[in-house]
Parts: sequence; structure tokens; C-alpha cells
Amino acid sequence: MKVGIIGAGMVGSTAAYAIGLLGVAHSVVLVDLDPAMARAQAEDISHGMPFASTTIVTSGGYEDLAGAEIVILAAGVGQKPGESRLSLLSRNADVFRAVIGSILSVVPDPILLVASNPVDIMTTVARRLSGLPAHRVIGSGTILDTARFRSLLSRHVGLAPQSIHAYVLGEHGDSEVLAWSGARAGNMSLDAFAAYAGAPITEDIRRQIDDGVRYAAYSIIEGKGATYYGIGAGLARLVGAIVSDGKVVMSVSTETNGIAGLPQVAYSIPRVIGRRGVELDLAPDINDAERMALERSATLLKETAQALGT
Ligand SMILES: NC(=O)C1=CN([C@@H]2O[C@H](COP(=O)(O)OP(=O)(O)OC[C@H]3O[C@@H](n4cnc5c(N)ncnc54)[C@H](O)[C@@H]3O)[C@@H](O)[C@H]2O)C=CC1
Ligand SMILES: CC(=O)C(=O)O
Repeated sequence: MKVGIIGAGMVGSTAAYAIGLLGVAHSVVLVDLDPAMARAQAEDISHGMPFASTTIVTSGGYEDLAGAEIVILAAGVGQKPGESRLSLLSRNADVFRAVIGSILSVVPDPILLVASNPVDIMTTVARRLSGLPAHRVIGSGTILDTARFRSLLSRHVGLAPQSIHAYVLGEHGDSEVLAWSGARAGNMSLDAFAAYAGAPITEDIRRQIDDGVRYAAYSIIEGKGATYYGIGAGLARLVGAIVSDGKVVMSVSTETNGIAGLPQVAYSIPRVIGRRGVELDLAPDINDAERMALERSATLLKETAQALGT
């Protein structure tokens, strides 16, 4: 399968690299306002492919998206140190207004994977601008936050992150909700496994892990200006789930109607990803406090999207 990536900066190029390392697409084409930079990224990435896979990585214009079935949107500005994701909204909405028509003129029925921030509202913007059905406009949502959560839990309890089943829900941003109550380690509840492993999850540990997940982007951006390895790997995994019709559960963001009385706006819950995009929404396994926090997060996103006029 061919994958287009709009925005060949840190996130777009890292996604291309990860897709190539995993070998989950036949070809990747990078498109950017700066074609010389996109060409250089594609050339550099393509030199890694003989070590990994047969994925062909090139750059080009919108016409070179012809035949792509998935298009990743990673164009636009990122946060400066201390800046919130929501503050990027009007600038990145302008970028999407500039690019989505050009994509659809070449690829009328793509699956759009949205990475640009604030990713939930950009997913709503992409859906409105494209007119595509919600299951084909998929925000990366909290896939990265979920990975951060599993990574910190994994280190604490001494189990592979792949054996920890825990999700971050709601906004990919400050109001996100770590779903502790339904978290599992192997076949045990997380709390039971942690106690069994001699690493109980105390209030203090819970607070440290919550902060480590919720504020990870701020601390990484403070240290090196941007985050990209985590999301690049996550986008490649998402592409792989679609290409292989993998029926993989991932906490992506799509416009959701009628889940547990939450507002109709894009936010993350666990969803099944396959060849058709989002194939199923899974009702999250959460307690009352987490449900209230999820309602607050979805309401904040709804109000912010409405203020933009989407
Ligand atoms: N969803 C997530 O979990 C994450 C999202 N992000 C977001 O991804 C976005 C990209 O971040 P970076 O790659 O670090 O930024 P970057 O500045 O390195 O790259 C952005 C690229 O977009 C291009 N661009 C801007 N306007 C364009 C247009 N109209 N057409 C084509 N290309 C255009 C720029 O030329 C630039 O190369 C940001 O909004 C950032 O906040 C970043 C990390 C994680
Ligand atoms: C930048 C961003 O959204 C993240 O690393 O979570």
C-alpha cells in the first residue's frame, strides 16, 4: 500500500522512517511546503531501507499522492516550550484548509491519519473539510499517551509494556484521563499484579505516573524542542493495523456519537482498527470519577471546536 505524508518535518519524517523500518507500506511519499527539505528527508530515510525493508520512500507534490490509500497529516506548527497544544489551533486549522482540498483532488477517498495538534480538534476540522465519514478520519489521539502510560507502568511493575493493558482517554492534552481502574497486567488487575510483584501502586506512585504521562510533551519540548520518535512509531503501528486489517485496539480519536452520553466531538477511547479504518468503538472500562473526568475532557474539546466554528 502507498502512504502519503503531508508535512516532512520531525513528525512526518519520523513516521516515514518508522513505516519503512517496520516495512508496513510498499511506498511512502513526503509532501511539504519546502520541497527541497522533503527531498532531503526522503533521500536520507531511503538510505536506511536496505537495512530494514523494501519500502520505497520518495518526495513529491500532491500529484504524487495518486494511488495512496492512507494520507498522514503532520503539517503545521508545534508547541514552543511552555505552550499548550490548544494554542496551535487557529494556525494549524489554516494549514488544513490549505492542504485537504489538494489531497482530495488526487485521492478522493483516503483514510486520513491526523497527527497535527491539537490533534482531536484537528481531526474534527479534517472531517468537516474533507466530508469523509468519521471512521476514515482518524486522529492519533492518545496512542502516544497510552504508550507513555504503559512504558511508565512497565518500569514500575517490571513487566513488558506489551503485557500491560491500560489506556489514556479523552483529549490528547492537559485534560486527558488515565484509566487506572480498568488497567490490567497480564491476566490480573494492575493493582493486584503490582502488589504481587512487590511494587504496589501507592497514591504517590500514581501521582508521579500521571504527571509523567500528562506532562511528558512539555518536558521533552523543554529539553530538545519537539517530540517525534514516540508518535512516529505510533503512526507506523496505526498504518500497519490498517494495511494488515489487524483488528488492533488503539486509543485513537474520531468523532464519536452517543458513547455513554458524551458530546459528539473527536476524542480518544479504545477502538478497533482494521482495513476500513475505525471498525468499532469500545466502551471504556472506567469508574465514576474517570467517567466524570472523561466528560469534562470531551466537553472542553466540544467547546473549543465550537469556538473555532467547526
Ligand atoms: N499527535 C501527536 O501525538 C503529536 C503531534 N505533534 C504535532 O505534529 C505537528 C508537526 O510537528 P513537527 O513535525 O515537530 O513540526 P515541524 O515544524 O518539524 O514540521 C512541520 C512541517 O509542516 C510543513 N508545513 C507547514 N505548512 C504546510 C502546508 N501548508 N503544506 C505542507 N506542509 C506544510 C512545514 O514546512 C514543516 O516541514 C505539530 O502540530 C505538532 O504539535 C507532535 C508530536 C506528537
Ligand atoms: C507534542 C505532543 O503532542 C506530544 O508529544 O504529546
